[in-house]
Amino acid sequence: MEPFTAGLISLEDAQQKMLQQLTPISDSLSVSLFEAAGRITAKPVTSPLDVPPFDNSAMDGYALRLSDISPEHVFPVAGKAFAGAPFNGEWPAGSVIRIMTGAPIPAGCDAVVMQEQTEQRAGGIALTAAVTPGQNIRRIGEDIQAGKQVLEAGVRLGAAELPLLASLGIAEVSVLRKLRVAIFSTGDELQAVGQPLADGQIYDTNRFTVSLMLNKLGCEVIDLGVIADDPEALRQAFSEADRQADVVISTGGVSVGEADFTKAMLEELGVITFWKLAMKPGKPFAFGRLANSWFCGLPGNPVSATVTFYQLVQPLLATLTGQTTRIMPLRQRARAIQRLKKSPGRLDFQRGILSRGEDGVLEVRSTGAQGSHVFSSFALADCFIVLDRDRADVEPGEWVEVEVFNSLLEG
Ligand SMILES: Nc1nc2c(c(=O)[nH]1)N[C@H]1C(S)=C(S)[C@@H](COP(=O)(O)OP(=O)(O)OC[C@H]3O[C@@H](n4cnc5c(N)ncnc54)[C@H](O)[C@@H]3O)O[C@H]1N2
Ligand code: MOO
Ligand SMILES: [Mg+2]
Repeated sequence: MEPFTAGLISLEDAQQKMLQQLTPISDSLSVSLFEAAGRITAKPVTSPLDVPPFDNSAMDGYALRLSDISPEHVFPVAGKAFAGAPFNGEWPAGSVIRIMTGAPIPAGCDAVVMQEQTEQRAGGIALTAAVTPGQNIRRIGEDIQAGKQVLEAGVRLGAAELPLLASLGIAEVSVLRKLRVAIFSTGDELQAVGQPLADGQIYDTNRFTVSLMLNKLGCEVIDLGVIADDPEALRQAFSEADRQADVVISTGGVSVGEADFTKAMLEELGVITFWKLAMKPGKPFAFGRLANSWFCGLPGNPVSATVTFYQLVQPLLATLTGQTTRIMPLRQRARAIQRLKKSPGRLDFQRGILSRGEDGVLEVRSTGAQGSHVFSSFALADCFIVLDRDRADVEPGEWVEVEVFNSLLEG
């Protein structure tokens, strides 16, 4: 008898089939730097100026001319230069200018001596260390030259990029329009948080998870709520979502039960690219194209919906926005400190907790029960333990691959 995992496509193949169909959006708009956090650059950004914009001091000390140095010479202090208040006066031969960090270098200055390498004497200061030409001078354009490209197109603007643009005086930046993503949960059993549960009902976890992650990714979320397990209601939801969005994401009803209509709906209203992956959780994930939008059918089990969002929807959204700095999961090796149960057949994403062993190596343990309905396993975890499709149980002490959660799953 064939194992029931035969014929399932690998996550890698699924990602490839999905991503190769996509064309990044190109509509852009100009936004103020104060509203640009999380947005994606629509074109490369070049610097309008040199940084630093003028030669300036790296230290609090004294600006001097090398030709004035001689043994035991005492330098009178002829003036002061502050950041924001340059010295523009007359600078007599043999004297120094008191200078602060960031202050413009006075004309004619060859070096700055930090004040710890000087001594106060009657009538001025004396040097206590050798001086090299150019020391402690930060040169104009040393960091960035005017006209140089500082950011590529397709970069998400965050705490590393926005200050860079601010340092260049760039007040407006050209960014892509936000992706419009329509979402709905499917299931007759689903109740909204804040309402009491009737017999057989559970709370709708998935819409909460999906909208939270979409918001973090800077998408415009169109929330169509909970849709009943009813073909006509689903047909309407699919059409409404397709009219409004670039990407439609549903959860639930994508397996083979008698109230599972997602895959049939995708086939009726669009074209299916693939369905059913050799991954756990997340097997019945479906992907395809509706009339105007891409469609992702996430499995209903909350852990499965979250893992498929992370592994498939995240790269889809990054590709649609042409992101060059795609958040590819970073994998590393860790030592399992306990036995991990695993059946061959599907690539497994177990939830784990990382720590350092006494010998300094990275260790990982399981959060406990790993069922696709056990969401508490996410709240405890900080990584996925990624176990290859064909392998069986992990023995204590074995090395495994882990994927540290990125900011989508962490606070
Ligand atoms: N005969 C088979 N049965 C199932 C298979 C299979 O291969 N053969 N696959 C199983 C796997 S794996 C998964 S994953 C689930 C996927 O099910 P569906 O996508 O059809 O989702 P539902 O049946 O609607 O719900 C499954 C489960 O999750 C709960 N759920 C659904 N939506 C939500 C929500 N928004 N918030 C919280 N919980 C939700 C739902 O109540 C069910 O308990 O199928 C297996 N079955
Ligand atoms: O693939 Mo399902 O997500 O195992 O539970
Ligand atoms: Mg089902």
